[in-house]
Amino acid sequence: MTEPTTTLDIWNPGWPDPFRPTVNADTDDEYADLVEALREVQEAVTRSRPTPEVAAEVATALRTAARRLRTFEVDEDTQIAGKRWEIPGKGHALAPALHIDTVTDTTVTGRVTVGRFHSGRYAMNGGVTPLIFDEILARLANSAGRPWGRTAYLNVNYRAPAPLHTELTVTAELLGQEGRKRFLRGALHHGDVLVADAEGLWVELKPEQTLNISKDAEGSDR
Ligand SMILES: CCCCCCCCCCCCCC(=O)SCCNC(=O)CCNC(=O)[C@H](O)C(C)(C)COP(=O)(O)OP(=O)(O)OC[C@H]1O[C@@H](n2cnc3c(N)ncnc32)[C@H](O)[C@@H]1OP(=O)(O)O
Repeated sequence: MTEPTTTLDIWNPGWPDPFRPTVNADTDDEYADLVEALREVQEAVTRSRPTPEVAAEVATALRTAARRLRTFEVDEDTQIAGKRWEIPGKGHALAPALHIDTVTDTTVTGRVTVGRFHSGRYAMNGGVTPLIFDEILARLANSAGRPWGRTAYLNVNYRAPAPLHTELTVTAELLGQEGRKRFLRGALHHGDVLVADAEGLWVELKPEQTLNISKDAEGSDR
């Protein structure tokens, strides 16, 4: 049976601004703690070489936790993960937790630290860098009352290995807008060393490009 299609109104002014008023929010609740615990598990699994017995024991414990949470499963519009703008990492454990420090209408600065879970080999994995840039640049592109736009391209230059367990600074800047096109640039620094930079294009969605989520569309919900 075909499930009804949910249409998210991209122009809904009730959606939260992806930055304000959440800079440096001191959020410490149970859900945020759950995601933090998940990050700890990701790091611990990556760093360990357990015996088969311990691996099996931990796998059982993790599956028990997953079963417990499945009792509370909701659809993607209703889930919390990825929507907690005010906490580093937005309540999602995929990307490194990005701490936002300053925001203007056209610039953002922040900090990020990665561990071995996000390591390539003794340095940040090359796939993780675009995750960081996409988060900060997309949030800036879609903030300050600008209607929602999607990433059209994101070009990343890797200038130096990004060290692990070390605070890196991230900056983002809206360079300009031409019609529906917003051009942004980002940089990742370790101290004075430029580790990576990126430039990207976000294209403002047309009214007919409202995000249609067909719940039974292939791959849409799993
Ligand atoms: C509570 C909080 C809720 C949070 C939920 C968040 C949901 C948020 C949901 C929303 C956020 C979701 C965020 C994500 O999903 S981001 C996920 C990754 N991105 C995508 O999935 C985007 C996929 N692509 C598209 O949807 C379309 O291609 C877009 C919309 C980007 C443009 O297709 P559209 O048909 O509209 O545009 P157009 O063809 O008329 O072109 C317009 C202009 O742009 C220029 N151009 C286009 N592409 C490129 C390119 N690659 N290089 C250079 N230029 C390019 C083009 O030449 C033209 O320029 P000009 O000729 O006018 O000068």
